[in-house]
Amino acid sequence: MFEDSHMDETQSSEQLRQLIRRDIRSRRQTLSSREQQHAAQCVCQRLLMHPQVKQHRHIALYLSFDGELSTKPLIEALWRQGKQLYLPVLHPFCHGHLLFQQYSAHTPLVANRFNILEPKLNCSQILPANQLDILVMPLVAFDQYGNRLGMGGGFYDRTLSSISNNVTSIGIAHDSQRYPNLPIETWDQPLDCIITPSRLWEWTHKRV
Ligand SMILES: Nc1nc2c(c(=O)[nH]1)N(C=O)[C@@H](CNc1ccc(C(=O)N[C@@H](CCC(=O)O)C(=O)O)cc1)CN2
Ligand SMILES: Nc1ncnc2c1ncn2[C@@H]1O[C@H](COP(=O)(O)OP(=O)(O)OP(=O)(O)O)[C@@H](O)[C@H]1O
Repeated sequence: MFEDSHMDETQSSEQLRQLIRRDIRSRRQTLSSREQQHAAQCVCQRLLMHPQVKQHRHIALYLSFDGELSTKPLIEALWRQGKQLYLPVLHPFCHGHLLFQQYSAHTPLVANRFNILEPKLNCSQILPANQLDILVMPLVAFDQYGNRLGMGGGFYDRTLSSISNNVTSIGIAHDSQRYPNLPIETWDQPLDCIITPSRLWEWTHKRV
């Protein structure tokens, strides 16, 4: 009896998370390219003013797809400032894990199995995630507590659970990706900061 109701709860939480993902993914896909560009510029300016970003050099970010907030202006601005940038690469053997590989204007890119561009794997250019200073993350939905719902692969949750407090995790998103009181799971890792075109939120969660 108990097990049945527990199972129902687990299933309905996952179903709700799927519904939220579907709803918010379609919301962000409806933004026009002008709106996308404006949002990307606003978030870029806010992120460049962040003290941790000003101070540190090793920054991971992502290449946008599916209506995600574009990182194009950010990448160009950070390169101009001489920052060392990294992109996620799907781990070739460890299912559900990411590697972070250096990204320069000359890095060859290939489409991964989700059709997202990623650097062609070159082991000499991988940086252990723990040595990143800043991890700028994509997300599908976020809430007022720094909770993040991603695409459903658990990639970034696994990354965050394996790294220490020294890495600052920053989610970037459109304002329309905010969803009040996201249903969270035990493995979800809250973010240190979320930046949208209209504002910045910051929290002090402790990861050990
Ligand atoms: N730009 C970007 N890069 C990223 C992520 C991301 O969210 N955004 N990731 C963040 O983790 C990782 C990739 N994770 C992903 C997980 C699921 C799907 C996806 O499209 N799922 C489909 C099912 C596809 C299939 O199984 O073939 C779906 O949900 O419709 C895409 C990316 C690494 N790189
Ligand atoms: N630290 C972890 N160790 C093992 N499994 C994990 C861990 N974090 C998440 N998972 C598993 O990954 C799966 C997907 O998790 P979840 O739905 O939270 O992904 P997400 O945050 O939406 O995706 P992503 O982080 O890739 O954008 C779940 O089945 C979960 O059990």
